[in-house]
Order: sequence, then C-alpha cells, then structure tokens
Amino acid sequence: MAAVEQSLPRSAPLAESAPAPLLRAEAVDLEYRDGGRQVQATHQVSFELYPADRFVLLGPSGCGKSTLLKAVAGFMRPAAGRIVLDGRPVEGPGADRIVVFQEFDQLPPWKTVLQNVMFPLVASRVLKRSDARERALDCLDKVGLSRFRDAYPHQLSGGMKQRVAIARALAMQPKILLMDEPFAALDALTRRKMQEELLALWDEVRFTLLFVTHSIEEAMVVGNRTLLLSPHPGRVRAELDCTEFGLESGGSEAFQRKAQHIHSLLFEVPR
Ligand SMILES: Nc1ncnc2c1ncn2[C@@H]1O[C@H](COP(=O)(O)OP(=O)(O)OP(=O)(O)O)[C@@H](O)[C@H]1O
Repeated sequence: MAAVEQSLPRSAPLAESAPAPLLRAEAVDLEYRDGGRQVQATHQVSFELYPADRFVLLGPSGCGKSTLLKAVAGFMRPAAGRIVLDGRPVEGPGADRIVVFQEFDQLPPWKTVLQNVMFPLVASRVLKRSDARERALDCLDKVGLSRFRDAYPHQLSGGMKQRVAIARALAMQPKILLMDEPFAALDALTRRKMQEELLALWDEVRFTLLFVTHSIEEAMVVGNRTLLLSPHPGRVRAELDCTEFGLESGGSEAFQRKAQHIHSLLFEVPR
C-alpha cells in the first residue's frame, strides 16, 4: 500500500482528499409528452451530490423539482444530458435510491408498522426474514416508533406515518435517500419537529439526502447545499452553501438576510 502511495505523482494526495461525487446530473433536460403536447420540465440542469450531503432542490411551483427527483429515482429518462450514480448512468429504479413522498397513504394500510418497514427488505431479498425484522426494529427505534410496531397506519398521526416511511427507506440502506416535500402536508409544529428528527437521524446515520422543497426556510435548515431553480422550465439559478444554518438559527439576522437573498435570486427577474 505504502509503495503505491509513494509511486503516485505529487498531486495525487490532493486529488484523493476531494471525495468523488456519488451522483452527477449533467445538463439534464426533462420532458413530458402528453399526446401531441410536450412540456419541458427542466433545461440543462447540472449538480453533484457527495456522500453524506444534504442536498436540497429549491424553486417555485412547477420548476421541475419533483421531476428531477423522479429522474434520479430512475422513473423517467432525460431527453438530453445524463444522470450518473457511482460512475454508472441511471437507467431505471433501484434499491439504491428510495423515495419518501409527501402523501400519507404511501404505507399499505393492511400491514402493521413493523410489516411495512420489513416489506421491501424481504420482497427485494436484501435480507432473510429474521434479519429483516431485526433491522426494521432497529430503524423503528431510530425514529422513535418502537412502541407502535404492531399498530396499523390508520392508527397513526401524519407525522408518525412519515416516520414509518423514513424508517422503511433507511432500512434499505440506500445510497441516496430521496425526499419529495415529505413534511409539506404536516402542521407547522409537526413539520419543525420532523425537520429536527431528520437532522438528528442524519447526525447518527450520515445518509446521503436529496430533498425537494419550495420552502426557503426548510431548505436552509435541512440542507448543507441548496440548488436554486428558476421558474418553469427549471434551470440552475445558483448553488448556495447553507452549512452554517440549523434549526436554532431561524430568527437570527444572518438567517433572515440569507433567506431574503435566496428569495430575490428565485423571484427577481435578472436584468
Ligand atoms: N405527468 C405529467 N405530465 C405532463 N406534465 C407534467 C407532469 N408532471 C409534471 N408536469 C409538468 O412539468 C413541470 C414540472 O413539474 P414538477 O412537478 O416537477 O414541478 P415542481 O417544481 O415539483 O412543482 P411543485 O413544487 O408544485 O410540486 C410543470 O410544468 C408540470 O406541469
């Protein structure tokens, strides 16, 4: 090993210290074709996602955030450009990318909480049943739902259902956890609590997160990096570092200033 290191050119240690991107979107155009009608959702969108990033796609309604997430998940292919995960073009869905949606009905209602979390692990044969049960219980513990493992989805609040969806996604240990406005349908207090819990979970597990929101505040709190997209069709307006902000910084002057700056980048028409 040492011999290999010594034989490398002097510049190699520097190159090695910069992590390789886990995911690259390269000049991605996404389109829908509805009969004869064509809708362009994004235009030449590029970004890179690094391991343990909390990367946020932020932009006004209709700018193509969900469509980008769908493309990363492999549910649709770019009309131009490409999406590369771990060096390979994304060509379809896979267990290495799991999506948590906004809707509360993403859990089969006839399965208990534990069965819901175990189901993808068993169905995709990632683990045998006994190991799947163990991992599911561990993930339920992480989201604070151990006591509810035998409950059915209709017995849970909206926030609890989202916790189950997050536990189910994390149990699969995906390369990227994709979240499409996961807290948008929750009341303000629950939403804040869920953001807190997501960040605590990230602190513990250090998963890689691609998170869609149209809330500037949520983007600043949840993300370490945020990609701003212009109105329809979505193009990259800017990429911002939001590492310095957390849940506690909401009322600070620096937070308000940055939120205002993001607002003007998103909504002011460039002259
Ligand atoms: N299934 C579809 N068929 C045709 N057009 C679609 C379809 N889904 C989305 N679009 C269009 O693509 C564009 C981008 O939609 P998308 O849902 O990705 O935006 P968004 O930024 O996620 O919006 P929101 O914040 O409102 O969810 C919009 O113009 C939308 O009308």
